[in-house]
Amino acid sequence: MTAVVRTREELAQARAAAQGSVAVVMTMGALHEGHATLLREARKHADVVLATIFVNPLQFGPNEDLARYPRTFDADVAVCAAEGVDVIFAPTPEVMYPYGQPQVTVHPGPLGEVLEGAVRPGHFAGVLTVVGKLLLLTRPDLAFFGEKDYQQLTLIKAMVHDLELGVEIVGVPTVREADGLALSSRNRYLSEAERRAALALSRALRAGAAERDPGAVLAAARAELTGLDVDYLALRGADLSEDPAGGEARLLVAARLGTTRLIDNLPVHLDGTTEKETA
Ligand SMILES: Nc1ncnc2c1ncn2[C@@H]1O[C@H](COP(=O)(O)OP(=O)(O)OP(=O)(O)O)[C@@H](O)[C@H]1O
Ligand SMILES: CC(C)(CO)[C@@H](O)C(=O)[O-]
Ligand code: BAL
Repeated sequence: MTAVVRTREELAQARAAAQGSVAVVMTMGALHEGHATLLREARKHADVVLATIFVNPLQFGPNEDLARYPRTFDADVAVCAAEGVDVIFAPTPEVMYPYGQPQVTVHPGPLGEVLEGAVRPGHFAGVLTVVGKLLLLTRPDLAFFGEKDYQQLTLIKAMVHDLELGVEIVGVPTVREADGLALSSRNRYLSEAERRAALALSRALRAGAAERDPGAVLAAARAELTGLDVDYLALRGADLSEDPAGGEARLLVAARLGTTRLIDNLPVHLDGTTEKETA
């Protein structure tokens, strides 16, 4: 039986009743198989699974898609129920931000200013602030996040480490459609032609990941992106450090298909070194 709670008081009651280990999966709703996979992982690793559904205004820029972001609450509850979620916390913006725009937010540091952060100024302060608040409100032992938002996952790990928040952050590999497209709530914005064009992102990452030398990785990936409106294609360390040493690195891409912006990334195994970033 999945309970839906909307206020801090209801959440506090549900949290107090939780026995054993607690895992949280934070989402903005419009749930798909990527979210279901996170919920399934959480279910495997904890006695009590809590999901949060909240479209966080603080992480959207003034010209972004906050108003049109898909809201499919009843279907989301059904997904959570099917995955054995115990409690859904679905607050309103007024519950999360009772005093309006918060005066104090979490500063993501230099990693918050590059890649996604360069294109979406203030985005990661908004993400870390709401994730920090939700961690404090839910007090989980474990929290699950997708590798699809790799920079977000890396920054959340850094926040938990630097602020000693005492929760284990677990990354879950990206779930894809059979043709390679990373599942994303924003995929539903795509026209048929845009969806076909969007396949270039995962194709580029696979082409890059087949190489071992940084220059070759980027060249192979870039060749697949011809004609696309690319925000960035970047090769970084697995921790998103600027200098990928030999060994595991990350290849990340973001591009626009019409009015929709998609991101994706894959691990890459390098023989060599040197950071690369191209627009
Ligand atoms: N394809 C996926 N595979 C694994 N995890 C995913 C996938 N898509 C989203 N997630 C994870 O689900 C959590 C909630 O993400 P969110 O609700 O923003 O969904 P989303 O599909 O990423 O939406 P958006 O289109 O807004 O980026 C995040 O930890 C995110 O990384
Ligand atoms: C982590 C998160 C739920 C915070 O709003 C959001 O950024 C997301 O859905 O990835
Ligand atoms: N999936 C990360 C949330 C966002 O794009 O705002």
